[in-house]
Amino acid sequence: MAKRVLLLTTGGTIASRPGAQGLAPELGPAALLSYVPELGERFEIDCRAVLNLDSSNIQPEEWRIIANAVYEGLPGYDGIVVTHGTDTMAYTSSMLSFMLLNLTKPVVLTGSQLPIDEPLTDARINLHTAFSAVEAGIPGVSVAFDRKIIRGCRAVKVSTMGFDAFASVNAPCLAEVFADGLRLMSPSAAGSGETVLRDELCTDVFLLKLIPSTRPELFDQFLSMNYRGVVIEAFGAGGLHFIRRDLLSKLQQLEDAGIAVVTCSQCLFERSDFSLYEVGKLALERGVIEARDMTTEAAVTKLMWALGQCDTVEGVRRIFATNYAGEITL
Ligand SMILES: NC(=O)C[C@H](N)C(=O)O
Repeated sequence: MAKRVLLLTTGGTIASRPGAQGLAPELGPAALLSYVPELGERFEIDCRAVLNLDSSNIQPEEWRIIANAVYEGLPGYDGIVVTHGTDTMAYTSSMLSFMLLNLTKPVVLTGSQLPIDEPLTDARINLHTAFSAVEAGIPGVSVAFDRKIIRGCRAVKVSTMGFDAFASVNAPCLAEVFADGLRLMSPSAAGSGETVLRDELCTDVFLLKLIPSTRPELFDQFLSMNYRGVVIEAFGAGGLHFIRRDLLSKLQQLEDAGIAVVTCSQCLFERSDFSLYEVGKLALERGVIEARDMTTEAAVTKLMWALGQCDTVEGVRRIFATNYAGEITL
C-alpha cells in the first residue's frame, strides 16, 4: 500500500523565483509537486503551505509554527516532508529534534540550492530522497540532501553553492542513495511511547565565537541585555584566553548572575574536552556546561529549548547531560 505523506512547505530557494530584489519564495506546495508528478504515483500525498519565507527569516516563532504543523499532521500520515530554505535548515532541524520528542515516524526536511524550475536544479532529486526516507520509515527528524539522509541534530550547512551542501557532523549519515537504492547506514533512534510536543523556548540566547583578542567587557553586555544563556565557541579542544584579556573571571560573573554558559569548539569535527588544557579546565571550574560533540546549531537550539523547559542553570545542566535525539555522545 502506498505510504501517506504530508508535504509542508515553508519557502526557501526550492520555491523561489527571481524577483525585482533577487530570488524570493513564491511557489506553494501544489506548484512544487507539479515538478515531480512521479511522486504522486508512489505516495498518497496531501500538502499544506505553512510559511513562505527565505530561511534567513525563519526564527524561533517560525520553529514553533512548523513544530505544531508537524505535530498536528503526525497521526494521519506515515511521515512528513518539510521543504525549507537551506541557510538555516540545520537550526530548524535541530530545534524540531528537541521540540518533537519520542518521534516514531519520519519528519524529513529538504530544500535545494537551485530553484525547482531551473534546468540544473537539485530540488527534484532532494524531494525524491526525502520521500524515500519516509518510504524506508527512518524515524525522527532528518535532513535529506544530495542523496544523503542526515540526522537533523547532526546536520550543518557547509557549502554556499555546492549541491553537497550539508555535512553529517560527528555521526554517520542515517542513509545514502546508491545505484541499488537507499542504503541504511546507521541505526536510527526510534522513539518509544507517545510523541510529545514541547515547544516552549527562550530566545534570550547569544552565540559568541572567540577570536584571539575578544574583550572581556563584551560579557557585560550579556548581563545588561538580560541574556539567560550564552554559547561560547572556544578554541580547539577547549580553551579561552585569560592573560591580558581575562575571559575567565567574566565567566564567573555570568555564573554568579545565573546565566547558563555552554562551551563548544570552533572546530567543526570531533568533540571538545575542556578538561584537557589549563585554558579549558579553569573554565570548567567556573561552571561552564560542555557541549562535547554537538554541532553549534544543536547547542544553540538546545540551550534555547532547555531555558524554555526550566529556570535554573542546574536544570539546563541536567538537560545537556541528556541525549534526546542523538545530538550528543555522553
Ligand atoms: N538554498 C536556499 O534555500 C537558500 C535560501 N536563501 C534560503 O535559505 O531560504
